[in-house]
This record gives sequence, C-alpha cells and structure tokens, in this order.
Amino acid sequence: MIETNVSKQHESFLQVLQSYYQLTKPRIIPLLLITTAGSMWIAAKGQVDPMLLLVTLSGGTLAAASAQTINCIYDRDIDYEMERTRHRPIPSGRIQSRDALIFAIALAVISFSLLSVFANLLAALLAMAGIGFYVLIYTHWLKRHSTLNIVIGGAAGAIPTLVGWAAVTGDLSWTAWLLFTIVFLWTPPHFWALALMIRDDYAKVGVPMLPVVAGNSATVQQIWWYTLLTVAATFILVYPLQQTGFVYGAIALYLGGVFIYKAWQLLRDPSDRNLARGLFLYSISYMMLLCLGMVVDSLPLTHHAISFVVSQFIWCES
Ligand code: HEM
Ligand SMILES: CC(C)=CCC/C(C)=C/CC/C(C)=C/COP(=O)(O)OP(=O)(O)O
Repeated sequence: MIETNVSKQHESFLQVLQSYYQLTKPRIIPLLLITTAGSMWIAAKGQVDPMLLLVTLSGGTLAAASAQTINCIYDRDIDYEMERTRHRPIPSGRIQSRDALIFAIALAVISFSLLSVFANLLAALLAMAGIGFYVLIYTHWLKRHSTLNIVIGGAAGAIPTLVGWAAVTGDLSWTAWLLFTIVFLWTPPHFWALALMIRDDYAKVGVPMLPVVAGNSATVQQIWWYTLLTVAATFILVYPLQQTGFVYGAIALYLGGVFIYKAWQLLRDPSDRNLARGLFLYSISYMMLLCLGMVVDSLPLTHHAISFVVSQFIWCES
C-alpha cells in the first residue's frame, strides 16, 4: 500500500515536471541554439571556448524557455480554442498561470545571471531584449492585430544570433547584424508555409495570419520573395564580408537552390498542402545545415584541409 502511494507520488511528480517542460515549447529551442552556435563560431574564427559555449547555450535556452512560457500564459485563451494547442499545460488545466509566471521569471533571472556573470552584460541584455520583444511586440501587440505579426515579430527569433556574437566579442559587428538578418528573412517562409496548412485554426480564433487575411496566392508570393532575399543574404557572408569561405559558400549554394526550388513549386500551386508542408520542414533543415556549414567552414581543420588540397593541385600542375 505504502509502496503504491510512493510510486503514485513519483508518477505525478514526473507529470508535473513534464508539464513545465512542455510549457517551454522545447522542440523549437534546439534550432535557436544552432543559430547561436553558428554565430559564435564565425565570431571566434573557429575556436570557441567550450565553457563560453556551454554558458551561452544554457543562458539562451533559459531565456527562450522563459519567453515561450510567458507566451503560453498570454495566449491561453486562443490556445484553448485551437485543436493544435488545446493540450498545452495551461489551457488543459495542468498548470496555473500564476505558477507558470513564477517559473518564467525564475528562468529569466537565472538566464540573466548566468550570461552576465560568465559571458558578458551585452549578451545578457540581448537575451532579455529577446524575451521582451517576443512577449510585448510579437505576442501582445502584433500577433492578434496585424498581418505583419510574423515579419516584425520574427526579429525576436533572430536575436539569439546577436546573443552568440556578443558572448564571444562583447560587441555587435556588421556580420552579427547580417546573421540576424538571415534568420529574420527566413522566418516568414518558415512560418507562412506552416500557416498555409493550419490557417483554419488561426481563422477560428481571429488571429490575422497572412493566409487567413490575404489568401494562399498572396502568401506564397510573399514566401517566394522572402526566400529569394534569405538565400541572397546568405552569400553576403562570403562576399563582400569575407567572413566565410568556399565550404560555406558551396553549402549555402546547394541548400539555397533547394529552398528556392521548393518555394517556386509552391508558387505554382499555392493550394497544395503537401508542398507547403515540404517547404516548412525543409526550412528547418535549411537553417540547421546552413549554421552547421558556418561552423565547419570556420574550423582550422577545414582551412588546413583546403590548403592541402590546393597545394597538391598546384604541385600537380607544375
Ligand atoms: C515569430 C517567429 C516564428 C513563429 C511565429 C513560428 C511559429 C512556429 C509554429 C507555430 C510552429 C509549430 C509548432 C507546434 O506545432 O507547436 C513552429 C515550429 C518550429 N519552429 Fe518556428 N516560428 C518562428 C520562428 C522560429 C525561429 C526563429 C526558429 C529557430 C531558429 C524556429 C524553429 C522552429 C522549429 C525547429 C519548429 C519545429 C518544431 C517541431 O519539431 O515540432 N521558429 N514554428
Ligand atoms: C533571445 C530570445 C529569448 C529569443 C526568443 C525567441 C523565441 C522564443 C522565438 C520563438 C518564435 C516562435 C517559435 C514563435 C511561435 O509562435 P506562436 O507563439 O505564435 O506559436 P503558436 O501558434 O504555436 O502559439
């Protein structure tokens, strides 16, 4: 009997932990961290201090988790109405808003302390700005009131690139702002491709996402232009900024080509949900592999390998 009670308590404790975990929308965080890491590697020219990496990614995780938790509190009414979000911890009644708020504040305080003590103040302030922007500008101001919600609100999701850069260098250069711009421009194709599939959900709760207000054709046209701009922006790292080399350039070219092809297919058939789904899924792989490309390109080993291949080539020629 005692044993059964203990195991029941254990089970319910795990369920509570799991609910808090779900509150942070954890599936999105790894990609935010990958963009932070890509930025750190370029900033550190391939030689990132492992402790700084650990601190920055931990601080970034806590900040993003805090932002998502506050978003879950604010949006609990519409989340309850939408099938996709109905089972989140607050609308389903597993966590009270007050407890979620305490949790979010604790996460933000730990994030700020960690980043300001072990990275630097600029990185810590940028992470807090990310929370502020996502909660106030996107969630409160734009999400329910403007079709530009994703375009302007997307800036929040691009801030982790600035956090990563600032953690390494203590300031923000043109390259940092370019990395921010790449994620900023990528966000509309990423989200609108998904929104084409779930527009009925957003329409039901009156959230003016572009496909709901302007329709599929206008949305895919916007997706097309933002995809072209995103891919074009990725090459500025190679030229004129010269922050990345041949390896990144080749990866960006291949990935960008596929991204443009998928956006073009959707442009030709705006109501095909499979194409929209394919573009949404690809947008995630695209950003992940592009940032990995930045990391690989910046590694000293890659530079040695390229120098070796080039020297062999010159040797053979002569
Ligand atoms: C304002 C900007 C953004 C909006 C509105 C948005 C919206 C969404 C939504 C609604 C989903 C589906 C999640 C679900 O079904 O619960 C999603 C998935 C995802 N988003 Fe975004 N997103 C944005 C920016 C970003 C950024 C900046 C990143 C990372 C760099 C990102 C990474 C992801 C990933 C990895 C998934 C897939 C999660 C899974 O596996 O289910 N998103 N996004
Ligand atoms: C540095 C820092 C802390 C940055 C914060 C970045 C951040 C949390 C970006 C998340 C973007 C995102 C996935 C929005 C989901 O939209 P939604 O909430 O409207 O989606 P929903 O319809 O699923 O609720």
